[in-house]
Amino acid sequence: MDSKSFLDKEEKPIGVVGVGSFGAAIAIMLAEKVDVLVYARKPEIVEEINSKNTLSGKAIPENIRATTEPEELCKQCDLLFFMISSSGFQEVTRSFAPYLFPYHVIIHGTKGLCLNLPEGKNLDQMKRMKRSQILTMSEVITEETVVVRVGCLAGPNISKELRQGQPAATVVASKYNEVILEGQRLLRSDKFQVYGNSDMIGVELSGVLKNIIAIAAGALAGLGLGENAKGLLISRGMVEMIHLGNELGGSIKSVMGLAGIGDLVTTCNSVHSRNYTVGYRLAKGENLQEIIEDMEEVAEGINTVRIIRAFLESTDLRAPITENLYKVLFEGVPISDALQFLMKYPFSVDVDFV
Ligand SMILES: NC(=O)C1=CN([C@@H]2O[C@H](COP(=O)(O)OP(=O)(O)OC[C@H]3O[C@@H](n4cnc5c(N)ncnc54)[C@H](OP(=O)(O)O)[C@@H]3O)[C@@H](O)[C@H]2O)C=CC1
Ligand SMILES: O=C(CO)COP(=O)(O)O
Repeated sequence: MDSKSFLDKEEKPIGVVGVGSFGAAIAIMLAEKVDVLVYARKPEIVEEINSKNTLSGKAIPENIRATTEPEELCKQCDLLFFMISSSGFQEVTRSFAPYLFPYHVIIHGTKGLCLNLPEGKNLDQMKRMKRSQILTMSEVITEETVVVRVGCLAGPNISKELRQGQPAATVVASKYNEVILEGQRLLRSDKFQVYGNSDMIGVELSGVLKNIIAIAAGALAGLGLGENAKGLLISRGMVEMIHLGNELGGSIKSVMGLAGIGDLVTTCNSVHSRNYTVGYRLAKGENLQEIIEDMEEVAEGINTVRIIRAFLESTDLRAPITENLYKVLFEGVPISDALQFLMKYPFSVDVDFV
C-alpha cells in the first residue's frame, strides 16, 4: 500500500479531538506513523502535553502536540479523529463546524447516541422516539458540518490494553473506500489489525448496542453467576443487537463481525469496561446515581438503554434484555426479578435472523 496519504502530498499532522482514555490511546498509536495534533478543551491538559510531553503524568510521544483551538486543528489537519463521549459530541462538532470544509475527513470512535428533538424537549420527556429523533455520531457530523467523507472506528478496543501495546483489531467503516484505506494506513501495525466495512451505520450501532449487553454481563458477574449464564446472555444479546441494529438501519452482517460480536465478547468479559463495571456494582447493591458520580469516565450504555427503550415504544420489536435492564436502572426493579423474568421469557427459536 502507498505510504503517502491520499489527502495531501505533504503529510500533514492528523487531528485527534478529545484525549480521554480512547482518544489518548488512538493518538499514541497514530504518533507511531505521523505527527499528531490533539484538541482538548482544558488548557491544563494542553499545557501538560506541550510543555512536558505527558498526559495525566504518563509520557506520550514527542510528536503529539495540543491546542484548545478548533480552528487551529482544522487549519493544520485534513483528517480528524473525533473521540468525544456522546454527551458532548454535538456541542464539540458545532464548535468545529465553522472551520471545517468539504475536503476534511472525520473518523469518530464514539459508542453512543445523540438526539434530534424539537427545541425545548429532552430525553426525560420522551416516552417514545422515532428513528428520525435518534442520531448516530456520523449522522451528527453530517447534519452539523459540510464534511462528506465520514467514517467510524469500532471494535474490541479496551483502551488500557491498547496503551499496553497488546494485540488488537478494529473496524474502520465508511461509505467512502478512501476513508477506510486511510484509516488502515494510519492505524495498522504488527500489533493492530484494521478491517474495513462499508456499512457505517451497522458498525456504529454495533458499538453502541453492545454496551447494553455489557452492563447486563457485569450484573450477572456481580450476582456471582457462572459462564453458562454469560454464554446465554451473550448469544441472546447478539440476537437483540441484530434485530435492533436492523430496525435502526444497520446490516445484520456487521453485528456478526468484529465490531459486533467481537466487541460484545470483549466488553462482556472485561473488568476494564466501564459498562460492565456499572452492572457489576449495581448487582453488588450500589445505587446507579452513586456509581455515575463516582466514575471519572463515561459508561455510554446507561444513556443508550434509555434511548433504545423509548425507540422500542415506537416499534413492534421486543428487546427483553434492554427492556428489563431499563427497569433495573431506572425503575428500581431488583436484578434478581429481571433475571427471573428473562428466564421465563418464551425465547423459543434459537436462530431467527438468517
Ligand atoms: N475507553 C475505551 O476503552 C473505549 C472508548 N470508546 C468510546 O470512545 C468514547 C470516548 O470514550 P473515552 O475516551 O473512554 O471517555 P473519557 O470519558 O475518558 O473521555 C471523553 C472525552 O470527551 C471529552 N468531552 C466530553 N464532552 C466534551 C465537551 N462538551 N467538550 C469538549 N470535550 C468533551 C472529554 O474532555 P474532558 O476531559 O475535558 O472532559 C474527554 O476528552 C466513548 O463513546 C466510548 O464509548 C470506544 C472504544 C474503547
Ligand atoms: O467499547 C469498549 C471496548 O471496545 C470500551 O467499553 P467501555 O466503554 O464499557 O469501557
